[in-house]
Amino acid sequence: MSTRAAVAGARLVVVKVGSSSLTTAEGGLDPARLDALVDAVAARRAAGSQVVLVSSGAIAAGLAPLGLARRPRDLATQQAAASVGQIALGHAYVASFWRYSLRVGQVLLTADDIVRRSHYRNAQRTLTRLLALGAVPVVNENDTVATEEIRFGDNDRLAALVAHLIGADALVLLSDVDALYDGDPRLGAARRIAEVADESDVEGVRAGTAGASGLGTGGMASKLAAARLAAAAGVPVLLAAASDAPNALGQADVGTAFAATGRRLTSRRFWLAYAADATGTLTLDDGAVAAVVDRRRSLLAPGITTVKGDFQAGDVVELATLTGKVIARGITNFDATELPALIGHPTQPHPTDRRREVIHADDLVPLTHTT
Ligand SMILES: Nc1ncnc2c1ncn2[C@@H]1O[C@H](COP(=O)(O)OP(=O)(O)O)[C@@H](O)[C@H]1O
Ligand SMILES: N[C@@H](CCC(=O)OP(=O)(O)O)C(=O)O
Repeated sequence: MSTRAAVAGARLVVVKVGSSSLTTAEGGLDPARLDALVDAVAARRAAGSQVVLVSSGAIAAGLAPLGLARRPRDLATQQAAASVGQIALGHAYVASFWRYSLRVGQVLLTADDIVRRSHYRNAQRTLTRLLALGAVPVVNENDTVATEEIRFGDNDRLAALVAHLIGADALVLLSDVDALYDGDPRLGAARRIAEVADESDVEGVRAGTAGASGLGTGGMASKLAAARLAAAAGVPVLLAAASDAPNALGQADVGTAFAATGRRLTSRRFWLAYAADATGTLTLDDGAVAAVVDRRRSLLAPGITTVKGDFQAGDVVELATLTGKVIARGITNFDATELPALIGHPTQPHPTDRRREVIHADDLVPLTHTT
């Protein structure tokens, strides 16, 4: 099945829309564009799919009501704008979906809700139940409490994480640009990339980190990263213009389609690979890298050359090659303070602990296919 057919036929779709597609240049909500998006989502629902909407726009929607001329730089004013804007956004969605007798459920997530496994499962349960009850979940980052250190930063990544979290069959990223180009189309002639089958199709693509509107955050770079993440985890992605939402959510040949490049991971392994916060890094020698990545073995202490970070048994750590490339993540069975005495050369006499797995194969996810 083609990627476009997979997206068009997806039973459960996550649709992400950016700030610039919902707001006016003056910094308020644009009801006409919001209604047009809701029309397209409702049509997809009517065609038999379930939809989770990941909507940006809280900060942008709060600017005009607070008399702010542009997106503030400081966190406290961004949080205040989001606080005012999120209510306006939620209210607008409730009214707009009501035209189709559809109920809306607001879900505001912090990075912590994804990083901690218990919170992750909780978010999973709530979203699944909302869908079972026939509501349209509208997800955003909980900007009023997110601080610079812990925030997702951009909703593209949040959407990719949510897509896997709820077991979506497709992710649709709607933006103010109609596709991925080989360079920023604002800067001159650029070629549309219609299909991304693998990394070779995006080699040499220059993806900017800031959008034209000054309202969004990540630019095309964050969309590309999110599309790669979702595709690597088995979720096909379509990137298209929000103004073309009916076609993007329908059958038309628009935008850029990213084929799933990896297999769908179990929820636990996905969390371990992409969502959990790593608190340390173990550097491995070449033999250990081959063992854990190619032969999918457990990691033993003799293959570790250095230990960085302050972690406890049960924490998530990154595994890196001697050149510093992160090639896997896993849950360690040892505290950081225990390891230095155990790591090192395999020919030395072993205390029992040296043969105990530092990370069991079941708790270890190689990342080579995503880089
Ligand atoms: N290679 C590229 N292909 C397409 N658009 C690009 C590229 N590089 C940079 N861009 C810019 O990225 C912008 C989209 O990012 P952004 O405004 O942050 O979106 P959103 O608000 O929808 O999240 C477009 O307006 C486009 O000008
Ligand atoms: N959570 C923020 C969204 C961050 C953001 O700007 O995202 P995007 O417009 O998708 O680049 C908000 O609602 O304003």
